[in-house]
Parts: sequence; structure tokens; C-alpha cells
Amino acid sequence: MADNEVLVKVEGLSKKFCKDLKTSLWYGVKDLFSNLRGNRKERHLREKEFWALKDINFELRRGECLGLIGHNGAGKSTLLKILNGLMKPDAGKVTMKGRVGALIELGAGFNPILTGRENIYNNGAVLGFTRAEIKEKIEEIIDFAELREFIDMPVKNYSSGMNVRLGFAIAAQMKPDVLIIDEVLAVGDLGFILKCFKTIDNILPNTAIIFVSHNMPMVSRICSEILLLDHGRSKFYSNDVGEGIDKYYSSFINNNESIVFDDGTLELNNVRLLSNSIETTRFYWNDNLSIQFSMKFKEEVEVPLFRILIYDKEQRPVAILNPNNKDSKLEIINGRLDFLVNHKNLQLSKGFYSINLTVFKANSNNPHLRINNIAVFQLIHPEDHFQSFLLKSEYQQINR
Ligand SMILES: Nc1ncnc2c1ncn2[C@@H]1O[C@H](COP(=O)(O)OP(=O)(O)OP(=O)(O)O)[C@@H](O)[C@H]1O
Repeated sequence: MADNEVLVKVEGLSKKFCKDLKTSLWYGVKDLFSNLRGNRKERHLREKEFWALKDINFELRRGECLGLIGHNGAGKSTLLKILNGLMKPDAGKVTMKGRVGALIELGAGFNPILTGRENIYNNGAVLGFTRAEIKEKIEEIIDFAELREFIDMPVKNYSSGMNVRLGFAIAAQMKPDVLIIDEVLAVGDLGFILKCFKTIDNILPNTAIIFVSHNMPMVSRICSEILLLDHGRSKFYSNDVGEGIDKYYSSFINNNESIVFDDGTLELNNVRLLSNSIETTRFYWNDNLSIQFSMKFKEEVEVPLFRILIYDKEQRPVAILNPNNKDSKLEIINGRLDFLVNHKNLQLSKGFYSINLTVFKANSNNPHLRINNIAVFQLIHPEDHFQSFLLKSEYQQINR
């Protein structure tokens, strides 16, 4: 078979659901009769119906891995169910070639009262393997899943991680042509996830993989293509995985500041982000960042201490700016304090960031005010890095 052969082709795929069970049942009966009369399935929406998927198109070749991402309810699982033949679309076509292995939802496809070993035979048969072929691979599968001790125990007594280990071991060791992986890997422990990455790297050259996840570092690690779903529609489809991930993150950007603690001493009136004195929320790598604060004090106090933290899009704290001290020479004048915090050569890596502020009482660990999300900014750089910083460096030859 040719290396770049298309194994999955999805054309104009649409699926509608009804928001209300009673109406859904009524439409079901009506559809049954109109189908019997030979009428085509209705392509428009009736009252209370919505498109869970609308006009989805993509192709996947051997050796490619498509990351399917989107918000909760975007339509990812519905698409996987259609690809896996568990659900019929209302319009469009799916063409798949070769053996299809799927790891969808916890323990999907396992019979809970059968043992792990018996389930391996069952699943292998579903994938189209003979008993003899499965027998040849079963030891490898058990070893890969690291479940030898428990392989003759009914699957219903397995933990969720054990279920996934077994499912992944079967799907991977049977070397399917198309492998569909849902969010399930998330329940495996770190050791197992690392093993899965290695296996995916090994089988990918001969497989087309569809990988659904909310874990963007994992998507960026594994995928070569990306499809971003938004309310059932394809919002971005490309082999520029980084761009797709950026679009996904930007749909969650929360510009609303939230006050976590306030003792009423001061009021934050304004926060502006500046790059070389120009107000912006888009910074290029290595730009200078300034944050301008304006605040009003309702009580007479000493200049407080400011702690400014930068968080990444997954809400991990990635950096802290130096707090102010006596040398900062800040002064409250007529109950107002206006100042700039300057940071030269911002070397965070590409992505979206937010800023949290805590104002502490002078010479104390007690806060006056704590506000999350006082500002949000984007850092622009042509390259994607999942490390927090891209530090400027130079290489220099040493001649001996
Ligand atoms: N059988 C069903 N009947 C009616 N609505 C359904 C059905 N299955 C899914 N839906 C709806 O279709 C939409 C898409 O659901 P889907 O499970 O595909 O989302 P998802 O992208 O997988 O979300 P998540 O990230 O939460 O797993 C949701 O609004 C969901 O409520």
C-alpha cells in the first residue's frame, strides 16, 4: 500500500440532535414513516433541533495524526461515534480503509463480566483478527498493559486506569490502519502516558490516528494536523497545529478581572499594558513590557508592596516581577498612586498570558487587595514552544 494513501475521508458530514426527549421521540416516529415512504432525510432543522456537527470535511493519510479539539459540547465525541460506526450521520459520507481500532470512552467495547484475557479475544475479533492471530499477540498485549497479575479478573473490577491500559494495549499491539483515541489517555498515570507516546511514535508511520483531547501539550506533541470544532462547525483545519491551538486558547480568554480579596483601603482605577510607550495587548518576543497602574487610596497608608504574577493560558504561574522596594521611590500624592512597572526584553514563549496582582500592606504579609486577571496579553513569535520561556542566546565557537 502506498505510504500517503488516504485512509479516512469525511465529506460534508452533518448530524443533528433534538434538545428535548419528547420532541425527539416524536420526530423519530415521523422520520420512520417518511423513510418508509422513501422520502429523503430532512436536511433542515425543525423546532428544538440543533446541528451537533455541520458540514465537516477532512482527509487523513497513513502516517498522519489529526488532533480533534474544541470546547465541551463542540461535537468531538459525536464525530468519533460516527467514524466508529456507532451513530449514523444525517448528511455526508465517511470512507475508511483498513482495520479500525478505537479507544473511545472508558472501557468501551469491554464486556464487564468477562476477564481481561477474554476481552482481548473479543476485541481482537471485532478488529477482524483470527483467534490464532490474537493468540500470537496476547502475551505482548498483557505485558504492554502491565496487567499480568490481573488478566484473569473480570474487567468490572478494574480501575479506570487499568481499563485504559488494556484498551490501549489491544488497540496498539493489533496495529490497526486507523486508530481513534478519545480523551481516555488522561486517566493513565504518567508512566503509562509516556509509554503511549512511545507506542504512538512507533505505529504512526503505518497508521492514521485521530486523537481527541483537551490537553494541548499532548496534542502538540502527537498531532500533525488539527481540526478545531466550534458548536459543531469546523473553525480551523490545517497542518499548522500551533495556530489551531492558539485559536482554541483564544476562544477561552477571560478578560474579566475578579477581586479575590479587598480590605477597602484602595481602589485600582486603571491598568494599561504598554510596549515602548504604546498601549497594546500584543507583544512581540523580546519587546519591552510596561504595566501602568493608577490607584486611589481611601485611607492614609504607607506605599504598599506589589506582587505581580504572570500566568499562562492553562493558569500555571510562569513568572513573577520583582516587587517594589525603597529604591522604587513610589509616592502617594493626594491619595493617588500612579506608576509604571518596566520589564525589558520579554522572553516568554509564544502564547496568551494573564496578570494577577496582590497589594500587600507595607512591611507585612497581609494583603490589602488581590485581583486576578487585571490584564491579558498575547506574545507573538513564529515558533511554538511549550516551555514557558524562550531565552535569547548566542553560540560562540571556541578555537583551541
Ligand atoms: N444522543 C444525543 N442526543 C441529544 N443530544 C446529544 C446527544 N449526544 C450528544 N448530544 C449533544 O451534541 C452536542 C455535542 O456533543 P459531544 O459529546 O459530541 O461534544 P464533545 O465535543 O465531545 O464534548 P466534550 O468535550 O464535553 O466531550 C452537545 O450539545 C450534546 O449535548
